[in-house]
Amino acid sequence: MARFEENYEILESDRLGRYLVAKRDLARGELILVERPTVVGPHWDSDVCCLNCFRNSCTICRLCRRAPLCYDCTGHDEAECRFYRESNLDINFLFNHFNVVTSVRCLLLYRTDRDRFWEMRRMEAHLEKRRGSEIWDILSKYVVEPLLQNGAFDRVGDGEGEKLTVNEDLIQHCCGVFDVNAFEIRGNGTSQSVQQNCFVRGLYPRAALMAHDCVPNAFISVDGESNLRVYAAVPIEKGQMVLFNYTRCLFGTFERRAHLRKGKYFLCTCARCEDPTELGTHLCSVRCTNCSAGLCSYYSKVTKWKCDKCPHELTREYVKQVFTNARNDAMARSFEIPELEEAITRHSATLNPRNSLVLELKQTLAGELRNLCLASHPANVPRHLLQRKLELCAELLDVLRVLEPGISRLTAIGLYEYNVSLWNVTRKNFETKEISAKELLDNLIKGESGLKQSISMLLFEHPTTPEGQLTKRAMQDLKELREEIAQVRALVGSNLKPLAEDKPSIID
Ligand SMILES: C[S@@+](CC[C@H](N)C(=O)[O-])C[C@H]1O[C@@H](n2cnc3c(N)ncnc32)[C@H](O)[C@@H]1O
Repeated sequence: MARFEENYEILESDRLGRYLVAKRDLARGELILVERPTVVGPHWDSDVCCLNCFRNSCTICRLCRRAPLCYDCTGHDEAECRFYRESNLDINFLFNHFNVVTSVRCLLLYRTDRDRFWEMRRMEAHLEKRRGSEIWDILSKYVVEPLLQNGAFDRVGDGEGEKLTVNEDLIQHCCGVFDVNAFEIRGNGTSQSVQQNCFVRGLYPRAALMAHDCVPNAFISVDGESNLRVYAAVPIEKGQMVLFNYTRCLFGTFERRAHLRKGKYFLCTCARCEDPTELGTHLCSVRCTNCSAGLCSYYSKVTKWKCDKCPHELTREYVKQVFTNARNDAMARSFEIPELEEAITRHSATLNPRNSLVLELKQTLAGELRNLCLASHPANVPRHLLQRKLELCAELLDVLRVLEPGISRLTAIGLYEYNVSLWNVTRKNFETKEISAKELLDNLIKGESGLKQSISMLLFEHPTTPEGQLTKRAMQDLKELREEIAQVRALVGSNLKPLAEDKPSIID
C-alpha cells in the first residue's frame, strides 16, 4: 500500500483537523488509495446476526459458545472467539447485548494489533461534544453498562505487559470513532444477503481522513474482502483537498447541515451550503407566492426567504408549512403511481419541481415505473409511462451533473435507467410508425453511448453489491442493443421498407 502514499499527503488545520490533499495531479477515475479495515462490525443498533458474515444467525460458535453464527460459518475471528471463551460472560450475553460487538472488536485491537489500537484511539470521536447527549446516554445503557457490569474486560491485556483500563470514556470513544468515521459496507463478498436490520460498518483510518464537501471530488467502493478503494471522481489537481460527501447528495441544505451537525459535529460551509440556490439547482427553494415565476431561497446572512424575480419575501411560517406538508407525503410513501403523480404536482406548485422533497417523490415514482417495466415485457408497458420515466431520469441527471460531477453511483444508475427507457420508447415509436428506421437507428446509437457511459461508472462497483448486479445486467443489455443496432443498420442500409411491418422481430 506504500505506493499510494505518492498520491496524497495528510495535512492538519484547526477547523478541519487532519485531512487529505492530492500530492500530484490525479486523473478522473484514478485510484487514490486502497485500505483494509481496522475493524468491521454491525451498527450497535443491529439485530443479532452471524459474527462472521453478518447474515441471519441460527446457531452459536462451538468453541466460545457465545458468538452467534449462521449455518455456513463454522467460526469467527480467533481473538474474538478466545476473548468470549475465556470470559465469564453468561452464555446468552451476546444475544441480550448484541450492541457491544463492534466496541469489543475495537478494544480487542489492544491484544491483536497494538499499533492499530493506538491509531483508533487517535481518531476523532468528538467525545466532549457527545458527552451527556442523547446518543451518549443510549450508548451508556446499551454498550457501556453491559460491558462494565459484567466485567467483560477485566482481563484484557493480561500476559502482555501493560493492562488496558477499560472505562466508560474508552468505550464511548470506540462508539464515537465509528459514528464519526466509519464507512457503510454494503453486501460485501461474505454477506451477500445481509439481513435487513444488520447495518455493517468498517473503520478505515486513512480514508476517514477525507474532509467532507457537499460536492465531492472522490468516491469509494468496497470489495468482497471489505477492502476500501478511494477514487478521483473528477480530475484533482496537486494541492487540492480530496473530498468525500459524508451525507446524501440529494438532501437539501437544511437536511444536509442538520445531518452533519448531529452525526459529524460540524457546520458545513462548503460552496453549495453557502449558496442559497445550491449552485443553481434550487433544491431548497420555494415558489414565490407573489409572482409565481420566481423562486424564493433562504439567505442565511439576512435570515430571509427572498424571491429571485420580484422583491417579495416569504414568511418562515409559510415555508415551514409547505415543507412539512411535502415531508409528510414523502414519508408516507404511497407507492401508487397516480397518488405519487398527484403529490408531485401539488408540491411542485408550492415548492418547485426540483425541490429535494419533490425530487424524493420523483425518485420513488421512477422506482415504481422501473418495477413495472421489470414485472412485464416492455412491449406491454404503456408508452406514456416509459416516457414519464425518461423525463424523471433526465431531470435527476440534470441535478446530478451539478451536485455529483464526474463518476457517480447515482449518475450511473440514472444513465442506465434513462437509456433503457429511451430504447423501449424508441421501439414503440417505430412500431407505431411515428419515427423512421433512420431515427430508430439514431436513438439506438444514442442509447448505446449512454449505456456505455453508465457501465464505465458501474464498473467501479463490487459485483456483489446491488450496483454490481446492475453492471452485469447493463452489459447484457448493451450486448442485445448492439445486436439490434446491427440489424437495424443492415435494414436501413438495404433500404427495406416499410420496416415496421416487414421486420417486427427487430423490435420484439
Ligand atoms: C471522518 S473525520 C475526518 C478526519 C478528522 N479531520 C481527523 O482529524 O481525524 C470527520 C471530522 O472531520 C472534521 N471535518 C471534516 N470535514 C469537515 C468540514 N468540511 N468542515 C468542518 N469540519 C470537517 C469534523 O470534525 C468531522 O467530524
